[in-house]
Amino acid sequence: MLDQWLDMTLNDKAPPVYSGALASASYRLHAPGVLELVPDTRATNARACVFSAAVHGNETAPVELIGELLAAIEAGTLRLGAPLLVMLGNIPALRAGTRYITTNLNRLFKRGLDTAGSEPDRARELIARVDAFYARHSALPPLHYDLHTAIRESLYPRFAVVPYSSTPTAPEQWEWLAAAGIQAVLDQHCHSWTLSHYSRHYHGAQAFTLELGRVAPFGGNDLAALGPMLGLLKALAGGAIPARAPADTMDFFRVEREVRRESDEFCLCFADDTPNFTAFAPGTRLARDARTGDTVVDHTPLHVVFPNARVEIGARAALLATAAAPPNTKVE
Ligand SMILES: O=C(O)CCC(=O)N[C@@H](CCC(=O)O)C(=O)O
Ligand SMILES: [Zn+2]
Repeated sequence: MLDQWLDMTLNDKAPPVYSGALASASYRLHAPGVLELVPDTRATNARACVFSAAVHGNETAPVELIGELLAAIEAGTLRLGAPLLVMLGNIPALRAGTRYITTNLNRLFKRGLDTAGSEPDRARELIARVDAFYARHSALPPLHYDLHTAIRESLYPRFAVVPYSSTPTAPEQWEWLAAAGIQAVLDQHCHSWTLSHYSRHYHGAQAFTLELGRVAPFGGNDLAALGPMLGLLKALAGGAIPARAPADTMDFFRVEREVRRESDEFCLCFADDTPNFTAFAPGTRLARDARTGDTVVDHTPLHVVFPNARVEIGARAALLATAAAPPNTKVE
């Protein structure tokens, strides 16, 4: 199943219907790169789990990780205990090994999106599949981990981005993520219309973007470092209670501002290889834009995350965050 699914997905050979049975589950391909697995027997603690990867086509470690998860289910070494929707987001970009083809898919997940184009079409497709999946399993708590890797090095190689939403994070998530090797948490301050934001905003899912290291080609990823994360994915797919670790093993940050590129004449005022979460002192100029002027650190040191001067005009070029206190992590 797995080899076929990846081959069909990467080589655009999806048949009209692709479904079947495994040792502990049945599976069905709903669309290219969108595979649902339903357990023969649902575990007591099951959640409706969405695991997505390749929303950016050059981020291959999460694809390899999900491949290992599916291989364990197919081999029968992992019994599926929860309904699972696995999605490979941007298949043309995955084939090309690029972040996206014409526009960043991970800013398009907003209901009512009416932009034309292949990536907006894919966003509408994935939105419909997520909606249908959570509707089919509406009796279960929704969960969505959207797996990414970062363009540059990070002072924290593995970190979670918490989408801005009225849905609070359940305290147990912090302990699961800490045990899964997540080192930092970045709390978003505004709607980002990312895929994880979609599931949290519209479905109240426990949803995060999980950054799992640095962008690398297939075969160039350090999957050993992602062993604990694979353990979390397997536990959730099995409907088991994941391992826990103290949440305060992670550092917490809150986004205060974002820098947007508003003109052709835009630059960041620090080296391209500056790692994510690098702190800059008050008074430091971080960016220059011909239309909006300078971005300068005001009274509190700011940590820069996802700096990228080569984004589309009007797009986010960096997040500026402050260190934050850990949230209430007492698990009732
Ligand atoms: O390394 C970078 O500059 C971007 C890595 C990446 O794709 N990150 C996600 C974060 C999504 C979020 O803010 O939740 C993205 O930029 O889409
Ligand atoms: Zn990404």
